Amino acid sequence: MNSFEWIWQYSKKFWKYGVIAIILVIINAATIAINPLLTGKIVDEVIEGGKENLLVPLLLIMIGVTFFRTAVRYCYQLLFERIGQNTLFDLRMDLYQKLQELDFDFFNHTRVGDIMARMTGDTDAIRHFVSWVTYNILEAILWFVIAIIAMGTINMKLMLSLVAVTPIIFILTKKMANESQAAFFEIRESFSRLNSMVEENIGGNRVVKAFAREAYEIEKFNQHNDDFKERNMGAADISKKYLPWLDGLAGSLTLITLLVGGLFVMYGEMTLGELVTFNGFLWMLNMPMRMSGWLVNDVQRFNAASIKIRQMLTTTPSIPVAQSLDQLKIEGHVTFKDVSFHFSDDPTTEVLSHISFSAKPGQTIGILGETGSGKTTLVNLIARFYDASSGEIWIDGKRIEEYPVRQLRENISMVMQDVFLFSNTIQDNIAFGTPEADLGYVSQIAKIADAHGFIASMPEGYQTIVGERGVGLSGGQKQRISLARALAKNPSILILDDTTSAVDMETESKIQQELTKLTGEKTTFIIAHRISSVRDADLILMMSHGKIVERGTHEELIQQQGMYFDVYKKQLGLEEDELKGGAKLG
Ligand SMILES: Nc1ncnc2c1ncn2[C@@H]1O[C@H](COP(=O)(O)OP(=O)(O)OP(=O)(O)O)[C@@H](O)[C@H]1O
Repeated sequence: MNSFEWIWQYSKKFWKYGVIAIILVIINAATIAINPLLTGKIVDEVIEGGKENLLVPLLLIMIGVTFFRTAVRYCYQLLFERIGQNTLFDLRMDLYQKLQELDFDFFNHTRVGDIMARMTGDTDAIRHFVSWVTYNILEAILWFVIAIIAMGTINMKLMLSLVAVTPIIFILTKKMANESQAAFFEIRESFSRLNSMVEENIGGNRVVKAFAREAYEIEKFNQHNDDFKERNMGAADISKKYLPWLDGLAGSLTLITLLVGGLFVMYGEMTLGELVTFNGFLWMLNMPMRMSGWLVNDVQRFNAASIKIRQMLTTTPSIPVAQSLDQLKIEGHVTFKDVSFHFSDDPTTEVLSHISFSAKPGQTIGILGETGSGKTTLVNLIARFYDASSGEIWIDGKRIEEYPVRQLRENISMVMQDVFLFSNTIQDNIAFGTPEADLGYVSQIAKIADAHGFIASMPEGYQTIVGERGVGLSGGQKQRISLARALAKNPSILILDDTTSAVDMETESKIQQELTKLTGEKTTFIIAHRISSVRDADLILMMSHGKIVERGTHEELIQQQGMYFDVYKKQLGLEEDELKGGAKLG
């Protein structure tokens, strides 16, 4: 499918507006011939024929025709704009829906700036094409055809001498289109890089300031800015090469008309009035020739934008998000059977290696291990953010792949390591997964997450609007709101990824006490670096380099005197001999 067929799929819904608009374009084009004809009549009959009484009526008709044509043009411009805006509306909707469908894999490999470029600049190029370029092409073709017919009727030989230059124009526009195609792709890519750079700079503005790297960032921006300018200049150079020729050829028509037409008048081949009328049609031939270069550029810009948008729309997520309206309640049995995992872009590095364990509803599984050992990746597999490369994951006696992804995730709540809050009220942030929750429920949950105290002390309480990503809150406050958000959903499987790392030990212990009241029937996974966060877990998995190297309860692991015991020792700040008989102390 080419770009035109593709956009037609979106615009054809509005075909009724399209038909009216095209009829209006035709009416407008058809009436275009009236004024030049009347001008010729004025010359022949009023000036040369002496019928002065005809002058005023003819001028009035010409003014009336001008008004009429302006009104008609205004109407079809509005209609084309409406088609363009409606097309854009549907397209943006499809893009946004696609964004919701795409998985971690896509976002790992696509820059935010690139996505933003598609959602804004590219969609606008599409709107410009539908709303403006289409009717300009239509007008150009109609004017050209009408001009040829009208001029041919007045004097065939003179018309043919003008039309002789059109094959050259056709060849030039075709060459220009071919050359500019690549240039517009490059502009589009450069714009995307510029966008990504700015987006990253804004997102990381605090880091830039903290490291006083403003000058470096400006330099980096300059390079991207310069690249974008150069690529635009490249496209402009192509235009500069062809547009003067196209303009020159269009201008040559006037010369040919005056020269050949003048001779024809002198030799009685045509009247002066006919020559004036003929000359009046000349701009209708000129204009499409002059416009052709610009229209070619617009079409190429549209083509580049449409290819980028279609690439995104046709991306299929590796984990399909099948829609299912059925409610599903998972109990929370989780079993990993010899699961290994590697990221798609690095098949040689096993991030998880032969993981096997089982968890029952009501149990808490603690996951500990050095940084980068695969803890987050392991829990990401439970929510099916990625699929295991080998082995099987079973939930409630069914393979995880058998559940529709959204249904599965409705039963899982995750507090992610990198807390993200929406720029919305605290109440709405907590109730993100449960929009029906009222303030009473939200505050009850916030109490469990030890967030109620600081929220209530804010002047606007639960109605306080937090900034983008939770700006205005401390790290620990954000973590507690994010914990409340996860708890509000009342999931069967609760995953806490380093959830209390930014709160003090006392707050952590308070949260843990409250949590035990709530997690009765849930399967809870707690990823932590502190022993205190997992010591009461039913099963603790100690991870290293993607493998489970130790497993058991706190007491069992202390007895083993292995890696877990070492961490315990360090965190307690005790000497080894003091810890002899660690199980007793544990
Ligand atoms: N999107 C990704 N693409 C490629 N490799 C990744 C990706 N995300 C993580 N990794 C790698 O996978 C390994 C495990 O990462 P993971 O986030 O699971 O570790 P972790 O144990 O949770 O670490 P931490 O305690 O620091 O949060 C790391 O070596 C990391 O570099």
